Amino acid sequence: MASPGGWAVAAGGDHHDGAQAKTAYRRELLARRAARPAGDRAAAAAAITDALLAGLAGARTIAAYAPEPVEPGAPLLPAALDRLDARVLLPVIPATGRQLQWAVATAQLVAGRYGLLEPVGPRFGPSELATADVVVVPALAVSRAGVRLGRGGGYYDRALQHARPDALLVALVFDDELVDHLPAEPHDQPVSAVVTPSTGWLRLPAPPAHADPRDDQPR
Ligand SMILES: Nc1nc2c(c(=O)[nH]1)N(C=O)[C@@H](CNc1ccc(C(=O)N[C@@H](CCC(=O)O)C(=O)O)cc1)CN2
Ligand SMILES: Nc1ncnc2c1ncn2[C@@H]1O[C@H](COP(=O)(O)OP(=O)(O)OP(=O)(O)O)[C@@H](O)[C@H]1O
Repeated sequence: MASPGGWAVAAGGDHHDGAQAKTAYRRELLARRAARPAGDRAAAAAAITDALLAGLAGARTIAAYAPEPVEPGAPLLPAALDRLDARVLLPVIPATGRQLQWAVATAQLVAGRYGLLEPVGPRFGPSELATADVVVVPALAVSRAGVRLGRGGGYYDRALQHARPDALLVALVFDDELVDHLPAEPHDQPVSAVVTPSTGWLRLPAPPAHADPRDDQPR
């Protein structure tokens, strides 16, 4: 397997050479996202939101995020989640510190820190994430073992410590962002599933085992 960030690939899994390899690979992935043609993004958004929603029927509380224009699922994801009969939480970046707060999704979203869109209603603390059956997690890439590479703020690694052990953690990525290996650090919180435009849902063998609310539903 090619080594996308240029690090040495250990046989059979993710490796623990940490922060430096992550930084280089993030830059590469962000550049690739920026260069993706608008038509590809739109097609991917339709495929990802269709697949995601089909697997979310029955979830009562879903924590998600408002994707930026270059992120997979943009710009359809917030409106698609709004069509579900579920309570949808979106992250709010605090003025200080790296603990995400949460607010119920509203039709109107306003630009918060880093220009990311946030709901306008009351804010809840980090532990509100424990009300979520499903957490849709942003990722720049995900490995087949469930290791997730984020934007590097450490926001989601901290936030996911508040998720219920049985919550389904699902990342949305473009097809070429589901990779065989990613640099991992001990604090990284694995995801239990990934949705890509071409394959739809893929369960990943992420420890600890997360229950899947779709297990009793036809796929
Ligand atoms: N749409 C969306 N919302 C999201 C995330 C995401 O990935 N996508 N996040 C996923 O975690 C959180 C925000 N994470 C972020 C991580 C790094 C930077 C960032 O641009 N950092 C700058 C400057 C750092 C600083 O000023 O301290 C940088 O790295 O250059 C922004 C947001 C919460 N909301
Ligand atoms: N649970 C944690 N407690 C304290 N520090 C943490 C925790 N998780 C991550 N960090 C720190 O946050 C920084 C960014 O971590 P990392 O590179 O894993 O972020 P990421 O997963 O890519 O970002 P994000 O979660 O915002 O998408 C690192 O310096 C890391 O040491």
